[in-house]
Amino acid sequence: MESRAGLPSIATLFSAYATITTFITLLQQAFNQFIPQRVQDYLYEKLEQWFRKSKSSPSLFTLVIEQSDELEGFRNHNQVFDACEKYLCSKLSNFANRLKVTRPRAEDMLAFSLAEGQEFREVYEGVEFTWNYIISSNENSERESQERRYFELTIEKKHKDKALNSYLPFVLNFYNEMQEKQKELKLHTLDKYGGWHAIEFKHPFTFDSLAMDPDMKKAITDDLDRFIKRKEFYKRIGRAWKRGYLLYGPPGTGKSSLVAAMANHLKFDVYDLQLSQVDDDATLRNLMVWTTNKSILVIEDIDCCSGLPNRRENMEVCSDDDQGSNGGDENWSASKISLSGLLNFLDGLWSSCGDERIIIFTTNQKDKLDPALLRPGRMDMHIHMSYLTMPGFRILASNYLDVSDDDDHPLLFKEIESLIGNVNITAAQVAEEILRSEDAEIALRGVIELLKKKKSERTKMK
Ligand SMILES: Nc1ncnc2c1ncn2[C@@H]1O[C@H](COP(=O)(O)OP(=O)(O)OP(=O)(O)O)[C@@H](O)[C@H]1O
Repeated sequence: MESRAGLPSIATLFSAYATITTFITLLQQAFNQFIPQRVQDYLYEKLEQWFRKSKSSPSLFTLVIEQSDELEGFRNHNQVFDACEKYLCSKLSNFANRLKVTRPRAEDMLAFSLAEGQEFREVYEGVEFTWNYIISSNENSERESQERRYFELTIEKKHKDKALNSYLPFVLNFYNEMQEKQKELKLHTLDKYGGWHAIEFKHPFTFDSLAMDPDMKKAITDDLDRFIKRKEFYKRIGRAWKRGYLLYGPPGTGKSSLVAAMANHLKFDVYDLQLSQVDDDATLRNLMVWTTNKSILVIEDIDCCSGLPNRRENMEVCSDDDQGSNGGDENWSASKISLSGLLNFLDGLWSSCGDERIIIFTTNQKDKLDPALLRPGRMDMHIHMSYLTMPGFRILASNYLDVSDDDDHPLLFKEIESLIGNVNITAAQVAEEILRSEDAEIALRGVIELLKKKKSERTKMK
C-alpha cells in the first residue's frame, strides 16, 4: 500500500521495522548460540584492532610505549612505560570507570592500577592527548602465554613536537618526583670487614616530633630547604654542594633524633661513621669516596676523635645535671685517625666528587673541639640542643598525650612552666616519664614530681 505522494504508508514502515528487528534478534541469538565464546572474543579483538588502525588517520600521530621490548633475545623493561603507568594511575580517580585493585604484600594500603582497554583524554597546554592502555597476545613471542602491554599516546600530527619535547618530559618528571617521594631510605653502617653495609632506614622521627624551640626548628628546616634548592648557586660560586652541621648539647637532648628528622625531611640516606672503627686516614678516605650523593654523613661524638676524653666513659661518673660539661684527660679515645686527615678530606677530594652532601658532627663538648673543625665552610651551622624548655615541653605533651595548656590542664601546665626553667632536664628524661601513663593528668603530675625532684637535687648540690 502506498500513500498518495508515492511514499510507503505508516503501516508498511512499521511492518518493515518489525521484520528487521526480528531478523537482527534472530541473528544475535544464532551468533551467541552457535559461535563459541572464544571465537566471539577473537572476532571482537580483530574488529577493535581494525577500528584502532582506521583511527590512525594521516592527521594523527601515535606514540607506542611498550612495557618491554626484546633486544637480541633479552627482554628489556621500558622505564618510560613505568613512568606513563604511574602518571596515569595518579589520575585514576578522575577518569577511570574500571580499576584493578591489589594489596601489595606487607602494606596496609590498597593499590589501584589500570584495567585493560582504559582510555584517558587530557588537555595539556591547550592540546588534547589521548591515552589507550592495551593488552594483547604477543604473536611474535615464542612463549605462548606472553602478553604484550603497551600505551598508545595519540595527538594531532601538528603537535608532535609538543608531545615529544614537552608532554613526555613532563610525565617523566612527574614519575621521577614520585619515585623520589616514595624512596626508601638506607642507613649505612660499617660491617665487620670495614666496608659499608646498608639496611632500611625506617626511623619515624620528623621535625614535628622534635621538642625544640619553634624558631630554631624553622631556622633549621629553612636552611636545609635553601641548601637543596641551590645547585646552580653552588656551581656559580665554585663551591662544593655540601653543608656541615654541628649538633652539640648534653646526651638525651635529641641530637640523633634531629639527624633522623633531617634525613626524613630531605629523603637522604644516612652514613653513620664511627671513627673508632676506622683504621687509618687511607681507610677513611676510601669509605668516604663510597658514600653516595643525596646523603648525610654523621660522625657522632667527634670530640672522641680529636684527642679528647671518651665522653661515654666520663658520663658514667657524672650526675644528670652535669652531663655535657665534664671533661678530663684520663680516657683517651683509641682513634687512629688524625683530625687534619679528616678535615683535609672533607674539604678536598671528597667534597668535589659528589653533590648534595650533608655532614653532621655531634658532640656534647663543643668548647673542647679544635676551632679548625668549627669554622664556617666546614661546620656551617652550629645547632645547640639544649635542655627542655616550655615551648619544647608543649610539643612533647601534644605529641605524646595530645594535650595543650590552652584547653587541657592549664593549672598543671602552669606548675610545669614555673619549674622547668629552674632545672636542667632533657627531652629524653621527660619523654620517659610521660610514657609511664596513658592518662594525661597522671603523666603530667609525674612530670611535676620529676621536676621537683631535680630541683631539690640541684639545691642540695649547690
Ligand atoms: N628534642 C627531643 N624531642 C623529642 N624527643 C626527644 C628529644 N630529645 C630526645 N628525645 C627522645 O629521647 C630519645 C633519645 O634521644 P637522642 O638519642 O636523640 O638524644 P641524643 O642527644 O642523640 O643522645 P646521645 O648524645 O646520648 O646520643 C629519643 O629517642 C627521643 O624519643
